[in-house]
Amino acid sequence: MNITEKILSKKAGHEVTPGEIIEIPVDLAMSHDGTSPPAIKTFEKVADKVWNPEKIAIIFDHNVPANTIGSAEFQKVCREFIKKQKISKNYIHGEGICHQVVPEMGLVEPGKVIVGADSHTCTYGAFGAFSTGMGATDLAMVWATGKTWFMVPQAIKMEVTGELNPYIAPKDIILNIIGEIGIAGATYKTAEFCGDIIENMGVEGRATMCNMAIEMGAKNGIMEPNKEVIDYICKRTSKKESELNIVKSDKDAVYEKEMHFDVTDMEPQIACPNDVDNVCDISKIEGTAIDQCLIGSCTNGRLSDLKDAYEILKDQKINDNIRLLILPASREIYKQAMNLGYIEAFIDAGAIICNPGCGPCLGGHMGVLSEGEVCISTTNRNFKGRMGDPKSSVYLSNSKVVAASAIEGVITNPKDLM
Ligand SMILES: CC(C)[C@H](C(=O)O)[C@@H](O)C(=O)O
Ligand code: SF4
Repeated sequence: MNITEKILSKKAGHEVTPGEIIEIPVDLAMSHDGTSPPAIKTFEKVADKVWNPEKIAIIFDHNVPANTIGSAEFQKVCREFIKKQKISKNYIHGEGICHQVVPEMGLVEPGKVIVGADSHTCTYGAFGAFSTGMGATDLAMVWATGKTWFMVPQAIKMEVTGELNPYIAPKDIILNIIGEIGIAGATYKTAEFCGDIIENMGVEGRATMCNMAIEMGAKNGIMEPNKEVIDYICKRTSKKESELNIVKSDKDAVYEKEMHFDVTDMEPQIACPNDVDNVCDISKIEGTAIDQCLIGSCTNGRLSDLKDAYEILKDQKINDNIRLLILPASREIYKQAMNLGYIEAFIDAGAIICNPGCGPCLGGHMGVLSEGEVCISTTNRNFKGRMGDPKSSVYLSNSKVVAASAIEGVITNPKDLM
């Protein structure tokens, strides 16, 4: 069996097979200020009390602080629910983006089953958990019963090997994979990432890659925990390694398909408007004019992303025609970046630092684009109108490319500035 089948089998109490429908208990149910209110509405039609307040996490990140009367109303509904149901795992004061805050707060462990009313809940596969997004109504039923149903997914093994050059980040690897397989290429399947590049990858890069599993349609992205992951989880949960349920694939595990990706000599990868699989080498679009640059999101707002940007932006000024927005993914990352001098360097370079949260990522809060404007961004989606006007457009890349582009005012290969 592969990792996902083993996790689901343990929960189901028998050996599961792909295609089978199972009903299993959930270890954590996550939602945010955007999806909790519709979940609350549904929940209140069917139940009075949540099954277990300790296994529910609610985060405010999508529109924080509230930017419209509508989002203020949404947040009020959430606050009342949190109080009424005594949900102690609430992070509603600007702690950061759900997919960063949940692992930071020690709520993720290998082998757990985590669901969230947000499509990028697949991020926690980076820590060896089975985690997936679901709709708000499904989440309401989890709140009521503590269980949900899944069809056991088929798995695709994605082996990543080779030598990484210094301009390449985990973001390029996942963009390359999505470009190859397509936005629907892994629909309802497990994307299991492995190979020496993954084995040696840090927690943050792993989160970037699993985060984008949904952009190829995957039910979940998953990786075997390595030493860095185990250390991170032990630190965050105050548990010993021996207390964790570390699940690994069998040597003869069965996959529907096996793919191999060699990253040697890879150029920075760019997803061009308006699809995440519209991926090309940077050399094909270098020099494209841009208006806005954005570093942040649940994909690439972590310390390593800010460090990469800092290396390029320190003692530099951004181009006059560009606005550069930087959003650390969490308050903790914001503080670390401050202590390391990154934030001061970003401000001196001319960047606007926004509070941790989703911000401009989905065009709802700050940094909205007008007609015809172009943004290069470290986020995960570039759908039509994602960041504002339907006639605006978004290119996706790693944070080194965004930083280099902010200096030059056009899409720029960081290689030219390093
Ligand atoms: C608002 C929310 C439901 C949505 C998601 O599920 O992904 C958002 O986070 C996004 O990135 O588009
Ligand atoms: S940062 Fe963007 S992709 Fe991530 S949860 Fe927020 S809106 Fe969704």
